[in-house]
Amino acid sequence: MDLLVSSPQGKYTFKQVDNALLVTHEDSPTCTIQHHYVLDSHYDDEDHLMHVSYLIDKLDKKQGTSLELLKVTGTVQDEVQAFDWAEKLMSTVYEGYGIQRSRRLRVLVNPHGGVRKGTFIFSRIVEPIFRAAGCQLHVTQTTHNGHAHDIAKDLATNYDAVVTVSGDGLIHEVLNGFAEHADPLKAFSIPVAPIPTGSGNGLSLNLLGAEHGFDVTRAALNVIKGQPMKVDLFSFTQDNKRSISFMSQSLGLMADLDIGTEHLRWMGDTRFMVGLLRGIIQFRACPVQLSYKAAEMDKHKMAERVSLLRKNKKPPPPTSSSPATSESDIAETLPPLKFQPEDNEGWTTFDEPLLYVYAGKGPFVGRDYMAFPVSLPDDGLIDVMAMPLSSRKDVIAGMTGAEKGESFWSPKLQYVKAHAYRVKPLKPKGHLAVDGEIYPFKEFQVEVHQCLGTLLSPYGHYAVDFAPHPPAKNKKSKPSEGKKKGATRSVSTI
Ligand SMILES: Nc1ncnc2c1ncn2[C@@H]1O[C@H](COP(=O)(O)OP(=O)(O)OP(=O)(O)O)[C@@H](O)[C@H]1O
Repeated sequence: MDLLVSSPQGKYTFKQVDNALLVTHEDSPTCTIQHHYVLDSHYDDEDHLMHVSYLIDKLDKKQGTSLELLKVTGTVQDEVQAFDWAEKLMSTVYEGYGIQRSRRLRVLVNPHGGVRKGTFIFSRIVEPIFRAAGCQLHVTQTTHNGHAHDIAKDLATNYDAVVTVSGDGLIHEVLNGFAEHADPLKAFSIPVAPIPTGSGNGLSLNLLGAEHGFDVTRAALNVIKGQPMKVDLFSFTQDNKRSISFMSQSLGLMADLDIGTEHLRWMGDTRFMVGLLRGIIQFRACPVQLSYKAAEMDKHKMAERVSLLRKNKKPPPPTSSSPATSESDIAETLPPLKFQPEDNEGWTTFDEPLLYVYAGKGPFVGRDYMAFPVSLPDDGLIDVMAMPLSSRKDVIAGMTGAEKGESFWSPKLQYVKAHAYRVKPLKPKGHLAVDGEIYPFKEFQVEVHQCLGTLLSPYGHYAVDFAPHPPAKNKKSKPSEGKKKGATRSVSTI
């Protein structure tokens, strides 16, 4: 059934076909809009006009966006037919894919994040897309550090998503607010979705991929059409205080390049590259002892498993994105900690002097660095890497191909999938960053809570492309062989 709309811009014919909406303007060739990109169609009884909104591919290099919002508004001949036509399209593009329309969004905009364009980007690019899709918005500009935490702590649980217009710092705050919520499990079931306006935007890169990870139009579409995806979260315990971490903990060079470059925010994510170069020049030891409860230490097995899973992984079955909100639900508490600081059975201690320790979840930690290419969202494990203090040449060689995850294969790099790990500083001074935020350089322990968190994802898995074999240059030195040799030299089991 075709629908003819007469708008001030000319006549449009809309046709619904199997997986798309065909749009023909009287002066232009037919354009195919896949269902995923259709945001809204409705006939408005009050203005007696038909409204159709969708996103089309259009590169805007200045804004770094690849989609443009198009809205067609005009008159139709048969109002009843238009109403039915619009409803059919909406139920196909939303309910047909298990997606709730008109999502209720709690939006937190950090005007201070990244190069401080969050407010502008939200009002000019993102908000019009949300409004076109009929989303219900409750927007707050964060005014200070901790503001997002306080909002999340007392959040009503009937939102379909919390949207952070920011970098990873605000997401860290939201998840820690959820941990202090009166009903933490219900709070953690509200999906979090980032609009990337920070400097690093690691989570957005992992959800949308390297090409689109900094594209706020793709991120806005994910908020509207993404499916809830369960992810593991970490408990980070220090001084008997427990915090939530969702992305990474870094020490030594990897923390210096984040914390030590705060004053270079104006550079965007280039600041991390400057930090890396400075760290390699300084080449300072990271004075810590690292211990972990390993689940897998063979890099080849990790890579094979992740490649198999990513090949076979289908998008999640359609589920409602609405969290359960029954009044009679009993508030449940956070999962208890499984590992105590004094637990030693089955733990391994890494004895060699280190340049850095980097642990986390989600392949990308920055646009140019896929640090954890074999990370899976819900395997119940944390990927931990330790770089021994070898030579600058080794470290530089190990960083080649970092944007494609090739540094994973560096024979010097120790890479472990662990249930938990702990770090003890051997000297009083050093840097520790948790999800990019500064934490005291003191002893801590991290363990994993499988599937505690919820995100929105277009794919139902991380959007990464990682070859499951070492690049040709590394093939000669099989990491598993290197690891065995290194194991007798540098690792002792308690
Ligand atoms: N109005 C504000 N003024 C100052 N700081 C703020 C304000 N609102 C939030 N913040 C703080 O800004 C910090 C950084 O936020 P955010 O993660 O958005 O940006 P970023 O650090 O540039 O990004 P990334 O973490 O991806 O590098 C957070 O710790 C947050 O608490």
